Amino acid sequence: MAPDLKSFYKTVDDLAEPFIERLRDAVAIPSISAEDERRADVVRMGMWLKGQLDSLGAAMEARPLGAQPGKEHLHLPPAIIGRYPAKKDESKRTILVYGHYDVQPASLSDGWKTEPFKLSVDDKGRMYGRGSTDDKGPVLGWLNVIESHQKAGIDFPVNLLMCFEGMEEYGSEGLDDFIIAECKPGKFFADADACCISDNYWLGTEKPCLTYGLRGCNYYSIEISGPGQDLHSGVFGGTAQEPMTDLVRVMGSLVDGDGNILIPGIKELVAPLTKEEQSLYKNIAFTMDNLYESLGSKTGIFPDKESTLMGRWRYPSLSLHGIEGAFSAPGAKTVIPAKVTGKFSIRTVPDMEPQEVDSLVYSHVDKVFKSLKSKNTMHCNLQHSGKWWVASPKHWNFTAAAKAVESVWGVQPDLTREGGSIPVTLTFEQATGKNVLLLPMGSSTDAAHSVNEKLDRKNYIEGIKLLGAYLHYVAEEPMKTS
Ligand SMILES: NCC(=O)N[C@@H](Cc1c[nH]cn1)C(=O)O
Ligand SMILES: [Zn+2]
Ligand SMILES: [Zn+2]
Repeated sequence: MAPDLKSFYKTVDDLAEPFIERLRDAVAIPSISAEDERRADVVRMGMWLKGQLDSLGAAMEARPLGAQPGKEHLHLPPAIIGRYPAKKDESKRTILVYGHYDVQPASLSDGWKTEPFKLSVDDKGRMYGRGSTDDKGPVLGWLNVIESHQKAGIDFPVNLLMCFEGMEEYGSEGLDDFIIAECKPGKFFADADACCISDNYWLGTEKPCLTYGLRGCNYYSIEISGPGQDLHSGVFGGTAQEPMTDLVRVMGSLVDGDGNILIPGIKELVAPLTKEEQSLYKNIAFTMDNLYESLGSKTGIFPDKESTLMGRWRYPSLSLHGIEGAFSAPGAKTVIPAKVTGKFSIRTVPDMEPQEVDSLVYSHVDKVFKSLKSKNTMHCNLQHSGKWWVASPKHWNFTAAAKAVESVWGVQPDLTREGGSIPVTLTFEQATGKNVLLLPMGSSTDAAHSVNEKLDRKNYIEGIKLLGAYLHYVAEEPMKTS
């Protein structure tokens, strides 16, 4: 191992407690992008991040992204961009990293064992808190890499360009145009040689991976309204057509219990499975027990690992998320809701074009609603859309990351795709024209988006070493075109 890395790793270990405190401070800011009333907290989180990087000597900027489309009274949180070292070293390679500082909603009443916005570390080193793994831990990983180099007195191996956004969990609103503009010649991200994103997870709890594919996400709402206001079900039940009854029937027509999408034409958009691709799945270190551990149950759809991985990575899925306006509290309120909005999303894969999916969804939902012959009114809308992404893992960017995994974890990483979506990945690839690598820090049991989200102390601390080692190896990798 290079002497620089040895002393870098030791410094990360020495600074573990302050790094956990930094994560505690970040988790304490409830930067929920989906809740309008939390917008000030999202902005506060972005400015906190900028302040931390300012004090590490990075050249940072908070770039406004304008008003939120459809909610013009709200400003989008700023893109926090910067470079470290503050002045570019022309002799070094330039790596662009991305992460997000917003989080999913969370409240104790959802079933959290601890306060979601208070980092709680248990005796097994599990650090619970909203955003711990998605994506505050990995974002802080980059800051901790900078600080460890400074404290260890090691030369920083690359020019680091940073782009941190505050709307990822809401479809990365406003960011695409910004990235495209800043990748133009002479602009902030123009000289990136490769990109790295740490915002996904290992397949299990033991084996690290490098990720070269993501599913896309088309997110829809179906609004059904009828009565002028909510009604007493004893007085009006049996006399009025009920929006909730219509909505449940429309939503029930979208997918079956085994995850089969029932919208005609969707399956036909999916690229056929080749023999070559099929052979990749059997060598991946993943077991059905890994699935059951992260599910917290044995309720998987498929009996075998290959079908399960394909169901997650290379086939589309349709999930029903919830119904706005419906009665959902404990107790037995006898109400007929006047207007209900169902939410569902489709995870898309090659070769599904988002607009083709939209047309199929709209015509299916229209047809089913018409067949109900209801006097209520229905509107189906796309809320946001992000396209799938598949890249080549045979690139020097991935080779460097594989060396970093071996150096830190002592194993060769699996090459994986991912069922989730990071819509800007494709934007970075297309706008920079450079390779994008996904380099996860957390594991399959982290429960991102769920209750009791956590990041294991080991994954955080070794993950900081991994990000730093990657920068060292990527600096040395000969530049090839593949
Ligand atoms: N860690 C990435 C992530 O969680 N991405 C979200 C992105 C998204 C898509 N639509 C709404 N948010 C995901 O759900 O995959
Ligand atoms: Zn994320
Ligand atoms: Zn997320």
